Amino acid sequence: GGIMTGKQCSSSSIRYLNQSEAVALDQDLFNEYKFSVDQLMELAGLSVAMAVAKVYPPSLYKSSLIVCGPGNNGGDGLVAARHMKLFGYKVAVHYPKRTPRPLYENLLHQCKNFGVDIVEQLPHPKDLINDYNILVDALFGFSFKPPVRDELKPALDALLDSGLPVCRYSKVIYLLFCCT
Ligand SMILES: NC(=O)C1=CN([C@@H]2O[C@H](COP(=O)(O)OP(=O)(O)OC[C@H]3O[C@@H](n4cnc5c(N)ncnc54)[C@H](OP(=O)(O)O)[C@@H]3O)[C@@H](O)[C@H]2O)[C@@H](O)CC1
Repeated sequence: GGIMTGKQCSSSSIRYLNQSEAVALDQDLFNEYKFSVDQLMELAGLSVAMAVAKVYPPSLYKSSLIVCGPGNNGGDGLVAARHMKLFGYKVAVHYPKRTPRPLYENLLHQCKNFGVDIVEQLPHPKDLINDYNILVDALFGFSFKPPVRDELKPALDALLDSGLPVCRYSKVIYLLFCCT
C-alpha cells in the first residue's frame, strides 16, 4: 500500500508532507491510481487558485503575479493563472525558463488566450508592490535541489524580497481538496 492507503482526511490529521512523502504520493497517484500528469496538474492548479481566492479574495487583492519555474510546479502555476483569471483577478505570469514540452507550451498558450499577461522582465523586487497585490510561488516543487542556480535567482528574489504576500503551495493543497 502507498501513502494514500487508509488515510482519512480530517482537520486533526492534516499535516504537511515532506519531500520524500510528496514524491511517494506522486508515484502512488500515477502507478496505483492511474492518474495522468495533466489530470493531476489541472487538479493542483485549480486547488491553488481556490486556496488563493479564499485567503486573498480578488475583491481585495485584484492584481496577482505568478512566478513559474521550469518543472511541473511551474505547470501547476500556469493552470492556477488561468483559473485565477476566471475568478476575477488581473493575472500576470513570469515564466523565465521554459521547458519545451507540449504540456507546458499548451498551458502557456491557454494562459495567453485567457488574457493572462506574460511578463518577460520583472522590475526590481521592491517595485513589484506598484503593480501587484499578491504573488504566487510556483517556482519549484519537490525536485528542487539547492542552491538555486543564477538563471532563476531573480525570480526567487522577487518572491523573497517584494514585501508582498506570497502564496506558497505544495501537494498537500490538492490532497486536501480531494478529500473535502
Ligand atoms: N510529478 C507530476 O507529474 C506532478 C507534479 N506536480 C507538481 O510538480 C512538482 C514536481 O515537479 P517536477 O518534478 O517537475 O519538479 P519541480 O520541483 O517543479 O522543478 C524541477 C525543475 O527545476 C529545476 N531545478 C531544480 N533545482 C534547481 C536549482 N537549484 N536551480 C535552478 N533550477 C533548478 C530542474 O532543472 P534540472 O535540474 O532538471 O535541470 C527542473 O527543471 C510537485 O512538487 C508538484 O507541485 C503536479 O503538477 C501534479 C503532477
